[in-house]
Amino acid sequence: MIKVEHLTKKYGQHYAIHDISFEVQKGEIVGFLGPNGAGKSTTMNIITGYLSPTEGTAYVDGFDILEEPEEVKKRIGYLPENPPLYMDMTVQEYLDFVSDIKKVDKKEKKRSMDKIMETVGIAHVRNRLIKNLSKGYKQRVGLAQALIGNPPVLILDEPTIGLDPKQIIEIRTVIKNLRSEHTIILSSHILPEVSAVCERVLIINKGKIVASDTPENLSKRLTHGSKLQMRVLGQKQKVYGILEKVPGVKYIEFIGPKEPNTVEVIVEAENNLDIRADIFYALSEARLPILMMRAVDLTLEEIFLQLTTEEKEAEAV
Ligand SMILES: Nc1ncnc2c1ncn2[C@@H]1O[C@H](COP(=O)(O)OP(=O)(O)OP(=O)(O)O)[C@@H](O)[C@H]1O
Repeated sequence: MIKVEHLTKKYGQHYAIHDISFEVQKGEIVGFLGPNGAGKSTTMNIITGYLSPTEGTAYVDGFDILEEPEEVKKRIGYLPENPPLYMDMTVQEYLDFVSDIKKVDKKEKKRSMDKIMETVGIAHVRNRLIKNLSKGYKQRVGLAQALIGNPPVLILDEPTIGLDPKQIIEIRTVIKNLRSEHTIILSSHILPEVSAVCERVLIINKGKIVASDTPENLSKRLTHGSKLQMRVLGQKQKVYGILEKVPGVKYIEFIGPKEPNTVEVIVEAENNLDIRADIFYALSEARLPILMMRAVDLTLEEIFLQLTTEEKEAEAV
């Protein structure tokens, strides 16, 4: 549904994005994750036709963004970081206005607006002035304007930025409900955001894609028993003394006992080493029985750090 080919955007000598390529299949919900300044907004602005690339192009539903920008715009609902709302209009007036701009069929207009207001949960505030709504509700109105015209593709730039935790959960639920009918790209620099909503994550750093996978696979790819949680029958000092001698162990943290006479410990290995067997032999030789050992999945924060550091190390070589 979306195909991005070798997109580059240069400002002077500075690359905002550099040779980015990726595809998003119909019905997919993909998270675009990266720190501030990574190039997320630039990429989205190019796909939506608000910015022209220095090199490369993109296709939306088979239409080239450079050759047929109007066809592309028809197929995309865009929620920019700061949605263009008219504060002195009521919700209904505003959506009516956007429907006219997007040339929604007059006969269809009321029915489609009602459906959209229902979907994003703003039907009960339809007659309120936008300026009097909370930030969370303003964001829903922004989402509603993106949905007008029923575009098959939705591009949402930081949709939950500035919202409180309750509003974040509500907007996420709304977005999840949209995915059956739309292909969605959602950008965020908040890592739990994409793992909560998206099936696949594209990680972008300094204008380049550094990873593309499901949140689960990214986590698996980088663990391999390199971060473990264990429960060991024995005393803290003894366990520590054994673990610190196991080759490859770089970090040991006791997290408080969960059972009497045991210690609960997190152990991390350097360079993704699998240290499970060595730990097993070392502790059993010292007659310190392991009652439980499990791999701890990396959080997306840790994955992101690893991927971006790996890239730095590769650059340094
Ligand atoms: N108009 C511009 N002129 C010069 N440099 C720019 C311009 N717009 C963006 N950049 C630079 O391009 C890079 C990518 O910016 P972009 O806004 O795409 O990042 P982002 O990932 O969306 O970050 P944020 O979450 O902060 O918006 C940054 O280094 C930024 O400073």
